[in-house]
Amino acid sequence: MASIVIDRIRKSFGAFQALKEVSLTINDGEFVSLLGPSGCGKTTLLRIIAGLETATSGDVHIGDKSVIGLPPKDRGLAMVFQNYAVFPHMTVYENVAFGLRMQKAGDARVKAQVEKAAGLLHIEQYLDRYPNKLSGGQRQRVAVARALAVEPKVLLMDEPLSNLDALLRLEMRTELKSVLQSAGTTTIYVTHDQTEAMGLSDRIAVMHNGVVEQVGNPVEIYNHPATRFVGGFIGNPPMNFIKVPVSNGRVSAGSEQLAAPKETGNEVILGLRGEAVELAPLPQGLEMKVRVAEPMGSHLLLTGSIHDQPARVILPASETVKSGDTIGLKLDRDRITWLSAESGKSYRSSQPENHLEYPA
Ligand SMILES: Nc1ncnc2c1ncn2[C@@H]1O[C@H](COP(=O)(O)OP(=O)(O)OP(=O)(O)O)[C@@H](O)[C@H]1O
Repeated sequence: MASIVIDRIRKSFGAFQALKEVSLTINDGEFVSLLGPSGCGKTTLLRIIAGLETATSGDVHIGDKSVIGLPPKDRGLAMVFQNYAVFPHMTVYENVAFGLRMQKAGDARVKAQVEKAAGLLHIEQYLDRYPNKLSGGQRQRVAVARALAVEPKVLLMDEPLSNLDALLRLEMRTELKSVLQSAGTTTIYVTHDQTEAMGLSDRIAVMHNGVVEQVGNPVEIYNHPATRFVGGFIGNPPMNFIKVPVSNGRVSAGSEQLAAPKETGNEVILGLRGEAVELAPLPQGLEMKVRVAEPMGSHLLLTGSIHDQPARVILPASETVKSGDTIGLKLDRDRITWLSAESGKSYRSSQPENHLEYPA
């Protein structure tokens, strides 16, 4: 069993609190991304799990035991970091074998494991080469193969694809997902790239200023962000946030009336995904002034304003809206996120703060 329980972890650097109280459970075999902007604490949390950094308080369990106080090598995990250090003076074979040799594995086991990992990462044909004869993507594969060769219970990865160009990155992302799915490794993956997190993860923990703002599967997080920060960070274009007046518990969207959540005051924020709208003839629908219309081939991207607030929506490529037009937008009611005008938190979010569950 290689679940990971992060229990109320705090980390301060002097007076600065890098992690405020982070709790998160990663189930056995699950792929969880820590996603957030630079400086939110992702790497610090990963380093605490790895044993490379000491928490100010809190506990980390891997499997059924606390690993606080254990050195990294005794935690049963493997790591792949951004600067995927492959050893230049060793062949690919010896690079992949490195962790096994450290464990004093016998030659037969080393050979079997190296061949298996090399097969998974499609680097069998390079085993005799030195890393300087490999491309960046191939070296990246060697680093991942080296981590997988020891069959770790837990794999920690920190921006492992960030040194690759865009196309290679996309290719490696798909490979990585397929390899880790078949190996059944519990994985924690640090990234600030939302597309990468969405594509790879079973669940994503969105971090901001040293706290986890939401944990959920990619679709939940995309459709039901718990906070304004999460809705703005995930999605391209980001979610639109339009502050609108509430009157008698209702919000007008042109001739349509929408029932607002009961808890709202005189104002509420409508969180609208750019594609969760349809073109409607005025005066029906919410009025949008289109400043720029960009035909993207697959869709039409419109940038402008709704209620004098910036907005970006996506319509089918076949629509013929032009820059300067004023249009009506019919909203998909099931896809509206209602957020508090004061706190920026979603009303329908059932996510308790510091959500914590221990595996049975
Ligand atoms: N050793 C340290 N001493 C002082 N401050 C630190 C130290 N390590 C990290 N920090 C601070 O803690 C905060 C979180 O850093 P961390 O590296 O975890 O962020 P991150 O989310 O991984 O960002 P990035 O994507 O840029 O790596 C940052 O403000 C950083 O400056």
